[in-house]
Amino acid sequence: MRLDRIHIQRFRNLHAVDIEIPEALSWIVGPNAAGKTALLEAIYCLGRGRSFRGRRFGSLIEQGFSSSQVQGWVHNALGPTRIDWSSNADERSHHQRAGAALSVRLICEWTHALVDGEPSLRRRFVDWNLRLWDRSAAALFSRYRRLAAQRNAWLRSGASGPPVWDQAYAEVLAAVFDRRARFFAALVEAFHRVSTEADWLTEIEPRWEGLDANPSALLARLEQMRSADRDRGFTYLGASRADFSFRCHGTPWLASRGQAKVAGIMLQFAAEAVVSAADGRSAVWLVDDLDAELSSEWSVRLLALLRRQPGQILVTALTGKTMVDATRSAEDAMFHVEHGAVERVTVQVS
Ligand SMILES: Nc1ncnc2c1ncn2[C@@H]1O[C@H](COP(=O)(O)OP(=O)(O)OP(=O)(O)O)[C@@H](O)[C@H]1O
Repeated sequence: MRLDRIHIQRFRNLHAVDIEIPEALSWIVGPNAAGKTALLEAIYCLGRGRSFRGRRFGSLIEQGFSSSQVQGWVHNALGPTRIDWSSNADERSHHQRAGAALSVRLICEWTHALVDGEPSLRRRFVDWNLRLWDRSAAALFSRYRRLAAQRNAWLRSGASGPPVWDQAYAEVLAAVFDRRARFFAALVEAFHRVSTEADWLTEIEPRWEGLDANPSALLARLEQMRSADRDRGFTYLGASRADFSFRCHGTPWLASRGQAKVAGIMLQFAAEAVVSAADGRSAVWLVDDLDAELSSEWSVRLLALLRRQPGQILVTALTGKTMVDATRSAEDAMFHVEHGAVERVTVQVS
C-alpha cells in the first residue's frame, strides 16, 4: 500500500498543499510553527478519521474558515483509490470514506506513554491493533458494548428479577479477554524478534495483566459483585480491567523517559509486524520530532530501524538538526515547510 499524493485545504495553517509522497523516506523540515506536525496530522486524519492531538490544540480548521478538507490518493491491492476527510465548523462531521484503506502509525512526543502512561492508552493500542489483526474483533467489541449497556440499564433500574444478562455478558467478556490475550502473545513474540534484531532492550519483557478468560469464573464474580454493581449503577468487571506492563529480569521495569520512548517505538514495530503479516498491508509511518528526549546516538539508531520498515516514512525535523545531515541518504526526499507552505527541495548528499 502506498500514499501517492495528498491534497490539503484549510487544515490548521496549511491553507493549500498538494504534494506527491515519495516511496521511501521523506524529511519534513522547517522552523518552529511551520506546519510540519500539521502535515502529519492531516495524513493521520486520512487514516484514522481523527487527529492525534487533543482538544487543547484547538480546531483543525484554519482560523477564519468554516471547513477543512484532506484528500489522499492511495494505491493498494485493489488499485488506486481516493480517501476523503473533511471537517465542518461544528467539528462533529468528521468523516472518512473507504478509511480502512490507509494504515498509519504514529511516533511522536507521547510515544513513551505506551510504557509509562495511563492504562487506557495501552488498552487502546492493543484494541486498535487487535481489530486490524482480526477483523472479526470489531463485531465482538460492539456486542460487548451492547451487553454492557443492557446490564448497566438493568442495574440502574434496581436489578430486580432474574439476572438475564449475566451469562451472555460473562461469555462476551471472556471472549474479549481471550482475543486480547491471544493478540498480546503474538505481539510479545514480535517484540522479542524486534529487540533481538536491534540488539536493544532484549532484557525487557512485556507482560499482560488481564483477568482469566473463563466465562464460569467471570459469571461467579459477577454474582458476587451484583449488589455492589447495583449500588454503583454499572458493572465493575468490564473490558477496562486489563493492562500490560514491562518487566526487566522479572521485576517492574523503571524506564527513563527516553527508554520508555524507545520501548514504545519497538512496540509499534512489533504491532506493525503482527498486523501486516495478517492483512498484508504496510503502514505509512508518521514520525514527529524523533529526537525529542533522545540522544543523537539513540535517534540515529532508531532511524536505522525505521528504515527497515517496508512502508513509507515521513519524519519531521527542525531546520538545522544534525540528525538530518547525519542520517540522510541519497534516496530520501526532502520537503521544506514554512508558514504553512510545503515545497519539495533537492539537496545534495555529500
Ligand atoms: N486552526 C488553526 N488555524 C490556523 N493556524 C493554526 C491552527 N491550529 C494551529 N495553527 C498554527 O499552525 C502552526 C503550525 O503548527 P505545527 O504544530 O504544525 O508546527 P510545527 O512545524 O510542527 O512546529 P514545531 O516544530 O514547533 O513543533 C502553528 O503556528 C499553530 O499556531
